[in-house]
Amino acid sequence: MNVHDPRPPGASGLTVRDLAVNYGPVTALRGISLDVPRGAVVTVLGGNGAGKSTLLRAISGTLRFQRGGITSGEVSFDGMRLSGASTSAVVAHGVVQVPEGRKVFTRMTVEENLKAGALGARDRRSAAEARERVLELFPVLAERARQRAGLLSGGEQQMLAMGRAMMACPRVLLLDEPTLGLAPLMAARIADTVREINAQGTTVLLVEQNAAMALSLASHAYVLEVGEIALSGPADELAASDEVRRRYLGIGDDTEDLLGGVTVRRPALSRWSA
Ligand SMILES: Nc1ncnc2c1ncn2[C@@H]1O[C@H](COP(=O)(O)OP(=O)(O)OP(=O)(O)O)[C@@H](O)[C@H]1O
Repeated sequence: MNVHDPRPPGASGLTVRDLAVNYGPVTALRGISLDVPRGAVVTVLGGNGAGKSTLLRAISGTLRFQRGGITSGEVSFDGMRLSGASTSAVVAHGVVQVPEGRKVFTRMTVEENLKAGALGARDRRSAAEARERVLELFPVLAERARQRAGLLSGGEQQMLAMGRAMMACPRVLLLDEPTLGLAPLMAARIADTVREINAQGTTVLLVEQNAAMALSLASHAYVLEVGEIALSGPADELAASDEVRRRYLGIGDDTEDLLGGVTVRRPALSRWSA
């Protein structure tokens, strides 16, 4: 495995080239290049503050809401330049983000949240078709249609946030830590839904701290460390790599040290303590 610059083949899809992002004087990303080929699930892994959300904001055109900006480089989708475009123009090109922390409209009902996601729909018929597809993906949203979104569980809110994004019929779905804070069973359900969404033809860029789950979903992975890409490669190769398993999956670091004659078994590193 070449862990430094193996980009997945194919130029169509989402491409990021030599991207740098600042928040005022703070540089959050530098020299980021990555590819999300059409039809793929690609994951970006990294610990707190590595720059994962910043990358998604740069792609979705939402950096300006956080007083951030692209200082160099470019983002494009199927050859069309997205960097510099407004958030609504990016959505109109089919690139839609589900933000970290769900961010559903808590005082509105489930149904109203979904309607808000369809505001850019071509016409009523395509909005109705999108709604039908979303309710097939997330039957619980049909059961809770009239409930206020703030009363849903964390997992259900995540489903609503994803469902709302799917109402815009995205060609690329940007997912920011969809399993954060969820119990393992719910996280597994979300992972299954991501698989299903992708099987139905939507390209997915998945940002995660749950490296094991993300590597099982993705064909290609990038690891961000302090704003730069530290590793990248096919997801199965990264998952099998000793370095990645030890540093990012917390597996395989059970070596024994002799300290003053006492054998100490070091615990496995926590997932992102590298
Ligand atoms: N609105 C902001 N203003 C200033 N600095 C920011 C802002 N948002 C993020 N940063 C900084 O940019 C860097 C990258 O943050 P970012 O949120 O993208 O990381 P992350 O990998 O998504 O982390 P987490 O998993 O904690 O969300 C961090 O140093 C962070 O402090």
